[in-house]
Amino acid sequence: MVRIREQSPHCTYIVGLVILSVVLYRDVLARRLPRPPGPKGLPLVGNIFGMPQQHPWKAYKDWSDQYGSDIVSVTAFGKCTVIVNSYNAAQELFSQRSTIYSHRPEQPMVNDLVGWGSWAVGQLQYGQAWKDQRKIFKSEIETPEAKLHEFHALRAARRCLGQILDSPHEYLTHIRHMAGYASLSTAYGLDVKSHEDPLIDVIERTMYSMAVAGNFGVYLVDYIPALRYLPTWFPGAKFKRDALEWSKDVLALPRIGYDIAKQSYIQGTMKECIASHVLERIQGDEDSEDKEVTLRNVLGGFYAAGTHTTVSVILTFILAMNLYPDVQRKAQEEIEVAVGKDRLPEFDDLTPENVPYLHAVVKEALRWQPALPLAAPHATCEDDVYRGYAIPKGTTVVGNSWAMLRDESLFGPETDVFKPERFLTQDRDALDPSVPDPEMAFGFGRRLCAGRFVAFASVLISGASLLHCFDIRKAKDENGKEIVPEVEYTTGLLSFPKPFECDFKVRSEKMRLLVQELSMTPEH
Ligand code: HEM
Repeated sequence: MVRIREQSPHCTYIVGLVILSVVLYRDVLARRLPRPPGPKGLPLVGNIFGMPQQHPWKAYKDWSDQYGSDIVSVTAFGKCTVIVNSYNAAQELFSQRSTIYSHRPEQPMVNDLVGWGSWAVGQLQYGQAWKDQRKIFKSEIETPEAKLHEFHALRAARRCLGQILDSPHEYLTHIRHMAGYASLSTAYGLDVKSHEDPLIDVIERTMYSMAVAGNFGVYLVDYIPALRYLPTWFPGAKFKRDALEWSKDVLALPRIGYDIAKQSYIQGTMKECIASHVLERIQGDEDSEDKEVTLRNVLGGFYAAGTHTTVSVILTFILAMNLYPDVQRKAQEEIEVAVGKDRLPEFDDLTPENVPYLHAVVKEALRWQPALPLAAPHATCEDDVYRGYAIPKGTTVVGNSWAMLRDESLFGPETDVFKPERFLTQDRDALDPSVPDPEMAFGFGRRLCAGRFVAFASVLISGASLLHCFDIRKAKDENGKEIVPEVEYTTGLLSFPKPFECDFKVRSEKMRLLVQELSMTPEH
């Protein structure tokens, strides 16, 4: 690497000149060069009326095919959005040029008016506050060695088994509760007892505001930021009144769980969790108050980013088991060999060496129907030129994970079919290292999901526990005919399978007893 200080002044001028020329060259080019291809827009408003409203990831992939380019672009009110449809381009932009592509787009509605941008790591701009938060995620959950979350995920999965045994038709509620419980206990050490807990209630309300206000491009104020200054009483300013209402919960969210947790820390009753680890570490630090604010925001973000995403993937897992009974049977056989018939699965049973097929099933659930088909939008912080196209500063850059996860050159043929075998070697007894991980389901570059190991572990243990105890079968209608669920997903930032009926039949008397005993153990 050139260390400028050790060079002669002459050399320093040359290096400076070269850097300046590169910057100017980029700047000039960025203004002259064409944008990536895309549908033609109208003067001034651009493509605002031609934007796909439903499952836009499919239309973006179609545009990519139509224009023969893996990157395409649209504009609205002069703002450019680039959509990246291939993993290769995603790597080059989000990873190799991460200093330019790690920001978030300005979204005045969700970030400023509703308030998510003031504390939630996923919405923060790339900068010191973001780095401080990611540092905590890194030390606590972002390495494959971090195991804290496994304890909480296991308890959540086991509690869910009892609930499904009691009321199988309410499985959707139970899965939501399981994910919420795992998040709250991993983050704060909290033990949420019922679906109706008031904490869950506040959180669910805030998640609603994220789903509505965070849906990029829906609000005019996201295109014309000056509209944020309209008074709330102004005709047509309903968005401001909604934002004001939602912001009360959003701004309170990081404090609510934290205050309860801090109390239990002071009383010495806090369970081991991220909060207990970090509070222990920062006691006595001069800047411990600032560090507590960072911790508070991390914990709030943990629930916000980690709960509904995990629910979506577990529901996809259940849907796939329902539709592909052969896959289910193979996974059950494999789990039974690893665990035996007399107990429930533990994490130690579920290594990739012991249960490669199950690992392949979880990877396939992440790939087949990604929970965030367009990941989360990034933004550029300076002008750039890529493959001869200008990508100006402030461009929103969207990675089309859905398209990449269906790329047959990466994942083999029939990518619209649920086929875990694609991740296995030819003799089917190990994961194939030459097939990429479906990592794009977790986003890109420096903003890659902080909870990817937690998420994988949660789906693995809950999937293994469900399959070990239950047969997941098609429900029957009043004439006894099997109901085949449609593969239909909601649209929006986060995509869920549309509710489908499903039957959970306990696999043996032994399993029933095991699950019942478990529900009676106070620890669970
Ligand atoms: C299977 C479940 C999950 C999926 C599919 C998922 C997916 C994603 C995606 C696509 C992003 C956006 C990345 C980008 O901007 O390029 C993201 C961000 C994030 N995820 Fe996850 N996630 C899951 C679970 C979790 C969990 C359990 C946590 C718990 C800590 C978590 C924490 C985060 C955080 C903090 C961010 C923001 C990262 C940043 O902006 O720097 N996620 N996730």
